[in-house]
Amino acid sequence: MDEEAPIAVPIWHSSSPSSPEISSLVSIPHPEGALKTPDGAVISTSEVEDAESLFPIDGKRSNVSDEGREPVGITMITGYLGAGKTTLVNYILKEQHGRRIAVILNEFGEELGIERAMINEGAQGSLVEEWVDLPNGCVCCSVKHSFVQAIEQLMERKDRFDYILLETTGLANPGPVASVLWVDDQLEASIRLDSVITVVDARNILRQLHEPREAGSVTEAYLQIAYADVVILNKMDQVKESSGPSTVEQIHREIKIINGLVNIVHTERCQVDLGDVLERKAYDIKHSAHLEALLAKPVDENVHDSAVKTISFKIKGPVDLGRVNDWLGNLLWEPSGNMEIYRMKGVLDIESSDEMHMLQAVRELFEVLPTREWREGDKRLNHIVVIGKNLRKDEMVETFSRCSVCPHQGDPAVDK
Ligand SMILES: Nc1nc2c(ncn2[C@@H]2O[C@H](COP(=O)(O)OP(=O)(O)OP(=O)(O)O)[C@@H](O)[C@H]2O)c(=O)[nH]1
Repeated sequence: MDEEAPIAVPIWHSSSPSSPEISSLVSIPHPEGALKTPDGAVISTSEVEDAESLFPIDGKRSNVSDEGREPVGITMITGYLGAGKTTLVNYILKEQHGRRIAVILNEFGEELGIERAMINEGAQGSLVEEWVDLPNGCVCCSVKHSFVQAIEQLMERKDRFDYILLETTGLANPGPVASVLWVDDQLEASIRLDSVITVVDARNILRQLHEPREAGSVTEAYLQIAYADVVILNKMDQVKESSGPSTVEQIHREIKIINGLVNIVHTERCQVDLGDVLERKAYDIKHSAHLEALLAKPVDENVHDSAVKTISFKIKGPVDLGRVNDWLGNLLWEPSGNMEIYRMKGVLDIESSDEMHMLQAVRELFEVLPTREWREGDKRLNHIVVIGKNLRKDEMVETFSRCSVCPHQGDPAVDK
């Protein structure tokens, strides 16, 4: 990958007419809390200035400060080559969503002309083209710094849009980019990661998942599903024609084994309900109902041959917050053996707190924050879902149990 040669990445603004949706955007104050980094530093919301030096992310992140304005939501669109990412972007831009949307495309040089033409064609004349220069390469590996710069440049014109779509190249691993964007949210910068949307080609996904791979490695298809909040199962017309319901069931099953928390939406030509892709608030700590609904779904763990999968466990009894933080640090920064954790979500019963706590982790970053008061009738327990590779559930349950303040209640997996 050539990091030197610059390419121009088009940014598009869709100027849709105003609608009540714009004025109904709600400003959500950042809750008190902290974000932990792999070097053990804890960043509170008051330490924004120091944050840049704390993050060991390739290509320094930059703090895109904002003058008290609500952070702009960013939906990250990923997916295998040809799955339908551009089709989805075009569809969103054309719909009457009532938002002005800026689009960042990250593609390799020779494909750029094609991307431009396609977007122009579908935009009904409401798009304005602007350019941000990025070094040639994929945002997930070589140009993260430039990617953040592109966001900064974009934010200089933030009065011209309300929302950002980031379409990543078909080869991208969404994890590193998602963590950069998520961190910005935690620092009350001017953007917040809303959700990761993965477009999947229904006709080809099983073959992509079963492609031979080097021992111990995982393909992009797995990673893109593992990090997704929503999977758009696109090209359903082609599946209906060629295979039938059992194929669709198998696709669902395989996606859910990889990512037991993901919502799957069926589409033809990516014609989604916009609520499925915009303003999902998948990383919003105050959006606890959404998380609780996700956690209520059973996870299929009866599979042993999937390199990437989801596991889930529940443990009763309050746990000590400090010990939980240490547990997370050990798990994410020094995982034992060949374990790799991509995403974690959960609710926690923290000792001496009347509030349910929510756990979120993206790669090596995590946060545990209060979300709402426990209510009468709630099952107070710790429920954790982990998405990753070579996961060792028994070990996780055993080590988490040591966070319990009451050893008998925290016995391993009272309720798995
Ligand atoms: N039959 C069918 N074709 C589709 C559907 N959605 C998209 N396509 C076509 O699939 C092709 C690839 O779609 P794109 O939107 O360019 O896919 P992409 O993921 O952006 O592709 P890359 O940028 O190359 O990774 C185009 O020819 C689309 O018209 C669908 O639901 N059904």
